[in-house]
Amino acid sequence: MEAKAFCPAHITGFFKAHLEDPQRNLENLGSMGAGFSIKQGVTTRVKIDTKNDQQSNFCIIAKGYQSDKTDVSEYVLNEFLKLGEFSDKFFDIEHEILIPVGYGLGSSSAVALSLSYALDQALNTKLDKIKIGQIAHNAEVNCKTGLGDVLASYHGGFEIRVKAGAPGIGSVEKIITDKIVIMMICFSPISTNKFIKERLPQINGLGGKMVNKLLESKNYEHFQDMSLEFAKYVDVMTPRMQKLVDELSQKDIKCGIALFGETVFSMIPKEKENDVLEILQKYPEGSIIKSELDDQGARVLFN
Ligand SMILES: Nc1ncnc2c1ncn2[C@@H]1O[C@H](COP(=O)(O)OP(=O)(O)OP(=O)(O)O)[C@@H](O)[C@H]1O
Ligand SMILES: CC(C)(CO)[C@@H](O)C(=O)[O-]
Repeated sequence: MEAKAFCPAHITGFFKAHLEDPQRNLENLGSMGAGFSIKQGVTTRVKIDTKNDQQSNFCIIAKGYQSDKTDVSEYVLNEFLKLGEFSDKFFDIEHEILIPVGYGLGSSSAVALSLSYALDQALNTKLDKIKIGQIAHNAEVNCKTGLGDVLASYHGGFEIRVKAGAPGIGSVEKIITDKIVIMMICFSPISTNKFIKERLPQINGLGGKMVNKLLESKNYEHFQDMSLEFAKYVDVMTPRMQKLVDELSQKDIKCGIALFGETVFSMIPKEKENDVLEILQKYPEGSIIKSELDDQGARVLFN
């Protein structure tokens, strides 16, 4: 039994955290906000064999970018193990992570959601898509690696998260854009886990207002302006990011900040791609990623 699934990386430009729920249901927690899913992401392959004399019943490896922990994947696997009698099975899990980990590209949610889809397929558990999404969302929220990324990458595209929560509870409105290119530069990681644990309570005013403003304009340039304002408000803007933002703005190029990473992104019409690239290339210490929107969202791959 073998299966493969893909989940796009997701970038949040601003958000409002929802961490209170009287019933303490993880599905009801999450965030409102806005962001977009891109073509690159995580592909997860699951192979299920009979367990022999291995000590553990699973192994998790990453190809491509590496991560320091595997707690998100383990949470997802454990939820599936509760669904049946699988004690004689060995789970061989391989994440192919083609986006850097910890830079605000939602790698942890892409790991969780691609694994959830792949396990459902490989085990033939035939869960509702919403349930598959909820398992991944709960893993993220429980491990404090994200709040709204699973909901967003479940739907794909350029989205406004108008209601917080897991798929089935939270909801998104997609913004239709002309064909755009997304250029990004990743300088250094910021731990979302640390941010959620230590800083979140101080920052909860602006994100909700921005959601309402974006619902009116539905404009990606406006989105980027608000993302910059939000990054300053939550105090993640480094001098290096500010310098780049200023340089882009001198050339009339809009950009935003990926939360949470020292990562600047620019959503632009194709004609401006080379102008942006020229500026980004002045920063050889950063990794440049070129992408486009992924409109489909997470999915099983059948090849
Ligand atoms: N199987 C896994 N693969 C990758 N990361 C994992 C995995 N399981 C847990 N993680 C945790 O997720 C962390 C990365 O999450 P973090 O939220 O900091 O960055 P991100 O998901 O890339 O971006 P974002 O800031 O958008 O959430 C890793 O440092 C690691 O601790
Ligand atoms: C908290 C967060 C910014 C981390 O990527 C994201 O999960 C979100 O928008 O909720």
